[in-house]
Amino acid sequence: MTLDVERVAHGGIFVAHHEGRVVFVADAIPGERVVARIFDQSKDRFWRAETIEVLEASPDRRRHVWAEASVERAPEHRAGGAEFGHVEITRQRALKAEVLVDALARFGGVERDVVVEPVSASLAPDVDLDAGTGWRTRVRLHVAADGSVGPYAARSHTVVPVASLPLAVPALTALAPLGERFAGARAVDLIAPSVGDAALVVVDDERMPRAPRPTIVERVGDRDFTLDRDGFWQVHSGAAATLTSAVHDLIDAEGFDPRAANHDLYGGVGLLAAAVGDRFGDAVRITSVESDARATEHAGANLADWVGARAVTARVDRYLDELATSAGRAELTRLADATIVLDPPRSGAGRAVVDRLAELRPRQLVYVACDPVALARDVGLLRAHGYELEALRAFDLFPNTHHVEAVARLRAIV
Ligand SMILES: C[S@@+](CC[C@H](N)C(=O)[O-])C[C@H]1O[C@@H](n2cnc3c(N)ncnc32)[C@H](O)[C@@H]1O
Repeated sequence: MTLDVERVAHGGIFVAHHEGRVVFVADAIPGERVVARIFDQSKDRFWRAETIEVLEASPDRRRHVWAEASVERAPEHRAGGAEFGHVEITRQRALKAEVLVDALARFGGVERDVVVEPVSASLAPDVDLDAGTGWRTRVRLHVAADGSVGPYAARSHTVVPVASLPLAVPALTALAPLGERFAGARAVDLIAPSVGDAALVVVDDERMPRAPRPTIVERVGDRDFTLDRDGFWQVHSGAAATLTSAVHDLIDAEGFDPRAANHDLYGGVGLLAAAVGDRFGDAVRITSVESDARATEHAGANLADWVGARAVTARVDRYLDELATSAGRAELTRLADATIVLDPPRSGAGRAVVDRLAELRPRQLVYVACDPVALARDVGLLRAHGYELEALRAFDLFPNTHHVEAVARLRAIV
């Protein structure tokens, strides 16, 4: 069917209408007229479609940065993971800003403009800023039944053979075994830490114990972080430094008390706790809370510079429950004076964590979010508890994809 594409929606897709029904269409740009193929009619309220041909192109359409993901290919053979690669980079950022603004209004009840900022060239020297390529330090290639490797096609688990990985950093494009066969394996992981050589890891069966687990080092500014090679780390080569400086920038220094019960929730190996420590000095008291025991172990060592830093293995919801029931009066006061950084997974912190946090009433929250809707929902919940969204920045940590990272500061007002 022919569709007139109206606006961007959450998830890297675009809104059009057909005979009064919403159609979410991929690989388009608002303002375009496209021929699309419906691939999902299972819902009454909306259908899902993929662009087959562009009849009237947006001035912001460009040749896709990844030939194998281009609209010229049949949708089932288009590589996934670069769903904005056909859009000029400044328009990509504008689309991401629209999604964030819209989510904040609809789910957070907040009217606010936001600019999605590119990662500074000085923090990611290998990145081509216009193309948005050369930034991915982690790539997973999947293995097909015949042993060939590649990304999954968009919206499916079909492995697509590719000749290049333009989003990856040069060390990974050099290492990628794109024409090789890995019969019997599940996946091939490519990892390029900022210190030392890139690694290729054949993933056989994740249920098998993999001891001893190799570690790597990531450097941010002049600080080193040790972590498991397969542990969580920010994917864009400039992301860790960008988020460190955003946390420095967004914490309100006047409201920061180094002796309060400051926290880095969902702390990983301590990146953002270290950002707080570096900003406010040796005397900072901060606790990193992380559910993965190996990551916590590394966080403990990575934060050893600060005598007041601790790393705890716990689920954040349970940790806060325990704190709310066991903290004495002095500790509750230190919590009320605290700055709490939180960087939850894509699903966000959620109601249980937000309710507990609001009860403990820390003075300021710095919320790092990789999903605009989850952030907006949590902002809405926090506003209902008397927190105000005071400051917000957003960063293009995933160029050529629809993903965007936001950092928000909220303050307890009543
Ligand atoms: C987005 S990462 C952030 C890590 C860290 N801030 C960084 O930038 O490197 C989220 C982290 O939360 C952890 N996590 C996920 N669910 C959790 C939970 N319920 N409680 C505690 N940690 C959790 C994950 O293991 C992961 O390390």
